[in-house]
Amino acid sequence: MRRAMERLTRGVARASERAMRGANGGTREPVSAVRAGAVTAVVTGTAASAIVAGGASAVACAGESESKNARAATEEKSDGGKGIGKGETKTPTVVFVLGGPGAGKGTQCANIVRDFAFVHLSAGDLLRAHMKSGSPEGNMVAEMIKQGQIVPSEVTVNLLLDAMRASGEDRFLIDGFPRNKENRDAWENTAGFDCDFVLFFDCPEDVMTTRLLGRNEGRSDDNIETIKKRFVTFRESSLPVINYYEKLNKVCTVNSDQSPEDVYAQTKGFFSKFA
Ligand SMILES: Nc1ncnc2c1ncn2[C@@H]1O[C@H](COP(=O)(O)OP(=O)(O)OP(=O)(O)O)[C@@H](O)[C@H]1O
Ligand SMILES: Nc1ccn([C@H]2C[C@H](O)[C@@H](COP(=O)(O)O)O2)c(=O)n1
Repeated sequence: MRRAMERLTRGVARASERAMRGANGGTREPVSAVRAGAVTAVVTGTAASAIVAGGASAVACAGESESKNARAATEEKSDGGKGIGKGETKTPTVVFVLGGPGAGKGTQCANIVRDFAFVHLSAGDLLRAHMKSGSPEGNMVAEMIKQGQIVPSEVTVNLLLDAMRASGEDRFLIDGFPRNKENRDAWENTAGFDCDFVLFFDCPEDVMTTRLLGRNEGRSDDNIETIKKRFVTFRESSLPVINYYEKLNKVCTVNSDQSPEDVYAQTKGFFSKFA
């Protein structure tokens, strides 16, 4: 286990270095927007699942300790392989981690990495590293993040795939991606394989707002104006992606309006086959 952790740490360090040098930038967008055209309502006190796929029953595997999809993810790949590195033939295992801003994605990914052999790649972190490059593209990314918008997909997908290759590993938690249909299409077209499942942290907006305002990490988007925009972006652009995966029965939902420990107790059930 220690060796695995060392490998992961080395992989992530290489990935971060590469992102800092990287050529592309990305934007991100804000979280909760009601889907299907209702741009307005801020769903204070309402968990996103209530507006995903038209109702609360849309959850594919919440309540199960291990989903059909999580199980499938652990099985030997039988698709002939679509590796991400040169000469690689094994299709990596990818879990997309989604949820509104402040839902606790990063917090729970750290727990999963501690207990299971996954590399955590946060699209937002990669974009923030890229924005520090000071390049014109990095500056564009910085502005988009401040406005709560989603960065052009090519930028984000390239950063993610570069980081995956640089890690040398084959199991990834991809946090904060895909944020919209364009992200998803770009992933499919560029990576050529889909995620194994989507881990969705569902949390009411008022709870997420309180968390973001208390995060205190100096992020340019953790202010009330940008938070509101991020929620709109989430509702309008990201929830439809979750709906898409719901229809494929690939979404594992966790209620993240609980203590971090209770959230993780539910989360880790979806990873038991990776132990
Ligand atoms: N279950 C929880 N209960 C209370 N606070 C939490 C919980 N989970 C995370 N937090 C805190 O809320 C803040 C946001 O958490 P985190 O950064 O993990 O969210 P996120 O979904 O990754 O956010 P973003 O999408 O904006 O990057 C952090 O300060 C974190 O410590
Ligand atoms: N796929 C993505 C992910 C993130 N961004 C931008 C827009 C977000 O508001 C910002 C911060 O992301 P977070 O750390 O909250 O996940 O990064 C994007 O454009 N595309």
